[in-house]
Order: sequence, then C-alpha cells, then structure tokens
Amino acid sequence: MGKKIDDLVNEILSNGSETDKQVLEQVLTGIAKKPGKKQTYINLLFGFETEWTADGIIMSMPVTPLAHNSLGIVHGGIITTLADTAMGTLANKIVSDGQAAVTAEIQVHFLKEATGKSLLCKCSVLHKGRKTMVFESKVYREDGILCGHSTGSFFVLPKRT
Ligand SMILES: CC(C)(COP(=O)(O)OP(=O)(O)OC[C@H]1O[C@@H](n2cnc3c(N)ncnc32)[C@H](O)[C@@H]1OP(=O)(O)O)[C@@H](O)C(=O)NCCC(=O)NCCSC(=O)Cc1ccccc1
Repeated sequence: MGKKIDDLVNEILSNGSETDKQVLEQVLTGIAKKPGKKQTYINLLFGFETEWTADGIIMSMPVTPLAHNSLGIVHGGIITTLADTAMGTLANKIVSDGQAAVTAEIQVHFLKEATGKSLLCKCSVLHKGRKTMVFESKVYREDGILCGHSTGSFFVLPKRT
C-alpha cells in the first residue's frame, strides 16, 4: 500500500500537470487535517468552512479544479453537496438530544454557472417539526450573484449510539 501511494504521488509530481498537482495538494491537505466524526472527508477535501449565524449557518468552499465539471465550472453535484451539508449540519445542530436528522428529499435549482474563487451557502430553517424539518439554502458566487437555490426535507430519527 505504502509503495503504491509513493509511486502514485511521485508519478504525479514528476509527470502531472500543474492542475494535477493542485488537486493532489488539496486532497492531501484535507486528509492531513485528520477527518473524523465531526469533520468528514467530504468537508475537508472540498474545504467546506462553517460559520454559525443567529438564524442558521453559512458554509463556504473554495472553487478549485477538484470541484470542476468538464466545462470548467463547478459540478452541480458539488453545489448540491454543499447545500445538503449546510442543511444537514444545521438540522443535526437543532434536533433534540438523542436525535439525528437525515435528508429525505432535496431540490436544487442551478440558476447561474458557478464561477469565481469561492461559493457561499446561506442556509436557514423554513420549518421545524417533531418528525420533519425543511431548510432553504441559497448559494452565492464570489461576485454576490445567486447561482443556486435549494430546499431540503429532513427526517428526524433516534440517534444511533
Ligand atoms: C428515514 C427515511 C428518510 C424515512 O424513513 P421511512 O421509511 O419513511 O420511516 P421509518 O421510520 O420506517 O424509517 C426507519 C429507517 O430510518 C433509518 N434510520 C433509523 N435510524 C437511523 C439513524 N440514526 N441514522 C440513519 N438512519 C436511520 C433506517 O434505515 C430505518 O430503517 P429500518 O427500520 O432499519 O429498516 C428513510 O427513507 C431513510 O433513511 N432514507 C435515507 C436517508 C439518507 O441516507 N439521507 C442521506 C444522508 S443524510 C445527509 O447526508 C445530510 C447530512 C449532511 C451533513 C451532516 C449530516 C447530515
């Protein structure tokens, strides 16, 4: 295993493009931050940063080639992951002790191409029930343009120990 990783890293460092090296560095930097239960691989690899606000959560991410689709703009699935992660993080913060929340349904509108250096996802609570919760996420580009809009329904479950 060790040798294979060494060979792969050396191959990329020797023969990879600058973009390959940038992606490798981002992935290794994420792993070096030691993912765990709170900080998942997804959060660390994509550089998701969390800021709590009075009425919700703001989650940001840098736009790098790791998140690009073949057109060189952010992949819709990554925008969905950002929105789902923001809503899921908020949902699991506001449930009662001993409860967890999972996404049951998510809808995303991709309104503008996601370009620029970073994305900001502002997420708030639309409904907090005993069994279901609904959240709204707005994803903004660095220039302030709204590029994504998402709503998500979450199901409240007993937390697994
Ligand atoms: C729960 C429901 C949405 C609705 O279920 P219904 O069938 O209508 O009602 P019923 O009461 O029968 O359901 C009982 C079922 O509930 C499940 N379960 C129970 N307890 C737990 C538990 N503690 N943890 C997990 N699952 C638990 C278990 O399968 C159980 O079935 P069983 O009784 O074993 O056979 C179901 O369709 C489902 O699990 N969908 C998948 C949801 C999903 O994977 N979403 C994406 C990931 S979330 C995400 O990424 C967001 C996020 C981001 C960042 C940070 C955090 C979050």
